[in-house]
This record gives sequence, structure tokens and C-alpha cells, in this order.
Amino acid sequence: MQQKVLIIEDSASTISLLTKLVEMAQLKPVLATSLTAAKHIFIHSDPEDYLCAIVDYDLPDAPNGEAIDFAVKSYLPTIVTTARLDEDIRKAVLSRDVVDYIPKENAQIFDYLMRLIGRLEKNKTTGVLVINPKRNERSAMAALLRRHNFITYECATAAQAETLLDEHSHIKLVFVDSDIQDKPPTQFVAWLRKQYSKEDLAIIGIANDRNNLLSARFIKSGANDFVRKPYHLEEFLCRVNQNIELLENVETIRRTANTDYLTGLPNRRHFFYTVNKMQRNQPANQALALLDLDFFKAINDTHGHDAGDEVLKVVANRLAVMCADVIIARFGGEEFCLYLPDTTPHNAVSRLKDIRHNISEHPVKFGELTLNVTVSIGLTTRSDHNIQAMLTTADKLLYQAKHNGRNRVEHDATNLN
Ligand SMILES: Nc1nc2c(ncn2[C@@H]2O[C@H](COP(=O)(O)OP(=O)(O)OP(=O)(O)O)[C@@H](O)[C@H]2O)c(=O)[nH]1
Repeated sequence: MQQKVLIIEDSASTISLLTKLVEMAQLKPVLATSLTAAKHIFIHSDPEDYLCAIVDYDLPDAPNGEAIDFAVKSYLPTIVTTARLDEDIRKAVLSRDVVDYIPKENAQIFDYLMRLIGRLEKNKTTGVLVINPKRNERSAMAALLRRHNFITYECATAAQAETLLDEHSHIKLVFVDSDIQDKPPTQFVAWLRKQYSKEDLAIIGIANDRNNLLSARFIKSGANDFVRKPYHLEEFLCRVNQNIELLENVETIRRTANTDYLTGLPNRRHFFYTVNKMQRNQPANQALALLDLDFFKAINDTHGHDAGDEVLKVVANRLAVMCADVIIARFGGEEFCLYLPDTTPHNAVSRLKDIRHNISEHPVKFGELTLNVTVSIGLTTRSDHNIQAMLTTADKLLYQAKHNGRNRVEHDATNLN
């Protein structure tokens, strides 16, 4: 279900801007121009339907942030907007459990709001671990992170942290306080860094002002960043967001580099990376198949390149659905490669025959057209081969399949019992 954002705002120009931003984020704006109206709307709603509330500090019936209290009490992650921002208002806003505040100074600041809304959505699946022996400090930090929808974990020692990291792979950020007792903190950071790369886990060191040199020591030991205590809420949140966004950007680049743009399947590069890793376990049985569409050029020539693209996407999707347990890649053009670990020759042959059959029996629809598609398959089940040798063998068998009339599987399995 599309999540909603409650906007409590009385300025027409801000309402129009916020409504557009919320819609751009694929969310549904629900508008109230006063606190009374907001109460009326919200009484019939479930807080779970709302991602957050964007609340004006100064409303005609709530001039001193009373609407913020209403949103916070209603369990809505609350972002405050304000036309005036003096020190008293800043303090008044930050004394409440808000996500953040946005001064309505210029249009640029609304980019920040967009990012903030996007983060609230993404943070729901991101874990953050706070390691600090002082319960009050770590609970306060975890509560702050929860306001931003992070899944939080807390512990007092390095040993407990190791267990939590083992158990929860969605932990992407760790705060290591310099006061941990069971290990020297920088040594613990260095140990963590050996287990988790900078692209997989962000580490932020945290210490109080007296330890001037600690920031450098933390970072030299492998921390991504450092926060000095006592911290300003604004700086703390900026650092959290920056570090998390960096991890996400690396993940996006990684995914893009490993994925075929048209079909969404892994590409050749990723295929080799994954298969080489799996081969280290020396599987007893393995099979490799090359699958090539027949007379594909004719589809392009007769019906156009878009029709050809559609055929590639549909076949790729069918392969992905039929072979969820198999490593599949688009090797280029109209050729796909399948690696079947721990599969007996008998099963490999039978599965590839099923795939051939399925593709030939289910034509691809493209607009008004119905396109008959067949594939030729070369399959090797000689598991003593290395992957390069298996590819060469599968390629020869594929050539035979083409030569022997197409729409067939050629394989080298001898014992099919
Ligand atoms: N639409 C589309 N066509 C592609 C893509 N990549 C390669 N092709 C086309 O795929 C066709 C492959 O043609 P051929 O190598 O002659 O193979 P074929 O027509 O399938 O013939 P056989 O393999 O011998 O059965 C060429 O026309 C390429 O331009 C793509 O991403 N999209």
C-alpha cells in the first residue's frame, strides 16, 4: 500500500511545494491546514499507514509547536518546518523527539527534505549497532536513531557486538564508544575492519572532547568517521546519513557493474566471480550449459529491435523463475550461461530439456505479435573440468545443437541413471 505523509501547514505556497515533493517520492500527501484539522483527519487513521509527518512550527491554532507534540504523540516520525529560526525556536524544536527541522529559507533546503523522506523509507531495513558501556548514553543514541526509522541494537561490550554482528547481517553502521572495557577500542575497530570491508560496514568512533588524538587513531584503525561527545543532533544526523548513503552508493555501483542492463540478469563478469567462489568448495557434481536463441537475427530483422529486446527480457525472466537455484548470466547478445552446482548429470539433462521445452511451447507476446522462440543448448556435466574448460566444451556442444537442427539439447553426460 502507498504510504502517506501527513502535512500540517497553512502557507499555500509551502503546501503546493510539499505536496509535489511528497508525490515525487511516490507517497500520498494528506493535508491539514491547522492542528484541529490534523486531529480530525488522524482520528480515523492508523499511524502505520503514515511514513512521517511534516509539521509547520507556527500555525494559527498552534503558534508554539503544539502541532509537533500532536504528531510525535501520534507515533509519527516528525519533520518540522519553520519560517523563523532563532535559537529559542531551535531549542524548542530539538527538545521534542523530532526527526529533524527544515528552515524554510530557500528552495535548496527542500532537496534536503526529499533526501530525508527517502531515508525514512530506506532506514526501515537498515540496522545500526551502538556499543557503549554507559546505558543512558547508548539508549539516548539508539532512541535518536529509531526516530529515523533505523532498526537499532545496543550492547556494552565488544564481545556482545561480535555476536550481534554475526546474527544480524542488516547492521550497516556501528558506533564504537572509546569507553568500551573488554578490548582497547581502536584495536577492536581494527579487528572489525578485518572482518567487514569499508563498503559493507561503516564504523563511527565516538569519544569525549578530552581525547583529542582519538579521532585520528580511530580513523587510522579503520573507522569511517568520528563523532565527538557531546554531539550536536544536527551534526550527528548528517554524519549518520552521509555514512549510510556512501554504503548505499557503493552497493548501487556494485549492482550496476554486475548486472546486464536489458534483462536484469547478472552479467558475464559477475558470473565468473560467483562461480569461481563456489568452485572453491569443490562441488562433487556440477554442470554448465550455454543457451542460445535460434534465428534471433530474423526476429530483429522482421519485427524490429524492440521486439528482439522483448524476447530477450521474457526468456531471461523465464530462466530466472525456472532456475532460482542456478547461477544464470546473460553472456552477451542472445546467449545465456547456466551453472548448476551439486546437480547430478541426470538432473542437469532433465532440467535443461525442460527449459528448452518450456521456451518452445510458450511464444512471446509483443503487442499484437506472437513470436515463436526456440533455443539450442550445449550442456557439459564433466565436473572434473575447470570452468574455462567446461565453457569450451559447452560451446562445442552448443555448436553441435545448432548444426543438428536447433531447438535441442546436446550434452556429454554418459551415465544418466
Ligand atoms: N534486439 C537485440 N538484438 C541483439 C542484442 N544483442 C545482440 N543482438 C542481435 O542478435 C543477433 C544474433 O544473430 P546471429 O549471431 O546471426 O544468431 P541467430 O540469428 O540467432 O542465429 P543462430 O544462433 O545461428 O540460430 C544479431 O542480429 C544481433 O544484432 C540485443 O541486446 N537486443
